[in-house]
Amino acid sequence: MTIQSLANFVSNDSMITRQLARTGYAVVDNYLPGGQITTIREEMARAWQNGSFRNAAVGPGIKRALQPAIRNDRILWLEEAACSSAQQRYLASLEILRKRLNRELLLGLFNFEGHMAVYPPGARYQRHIDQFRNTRTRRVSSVLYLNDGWDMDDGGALRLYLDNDKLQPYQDIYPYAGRLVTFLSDRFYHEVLPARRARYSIAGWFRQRDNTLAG
Ligand SMILES: O=C(O)CCC(=O)C(=O)O
Ligand SMILES: [Fe+2]
Repeated sequence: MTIQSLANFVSNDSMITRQLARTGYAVVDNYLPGGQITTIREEMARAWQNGSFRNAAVGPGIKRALQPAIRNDRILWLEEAACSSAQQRYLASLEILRKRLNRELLLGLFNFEGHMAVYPPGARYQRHIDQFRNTRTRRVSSVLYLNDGWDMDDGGALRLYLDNDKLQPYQDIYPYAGRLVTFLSDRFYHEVLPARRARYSIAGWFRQRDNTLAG
């Protein structure tokens, strides 16, 4: 890591922390160096061609089901042992962020789960909230985008609804390469609008310990 990328990295994390504290969500660009983004995207494209991606399901536990009308992206879960070095470096960056969020915002984040996602042209994920109602372990959602040369005309924005379940106001966040979005998982309804190009991302969740079992 160069001094410059280290400096970027530190200031990105402090920006994320401040924005999360102030508004509950944060958008930062250049979260990772361009080369690392390109490497991960190429790895995803190869995994896609190998048929490693699966249809994404909706809901927790035994209620989990394929509901292509709600979401029709295709995903591949990140398993630390199977990750490339570029992917592991991303997970290492998130680990530093996780510790900072715990230290400064006392969020009690315990671990991270995430998957790569490809939204083929026309695919979408309808309005939803990431924290499941019965297991409240997902605390902070994150999405890293990997799309070079994305244009607003390509569509595919993440539409974040800013006032609970109201349809206004909202903010449209475009999936530009290197952009990282984070938001409190229990606060923000959001959806992924259809795009006219394939849309690459890594979505993940910082989790707190599951205390629902304690009754
Ligand atoms: O890709 C995005 O912008 C958001 C994805 C999402 O909402 C999810 O996977 O839960
Ligand atoms: Fe989501």
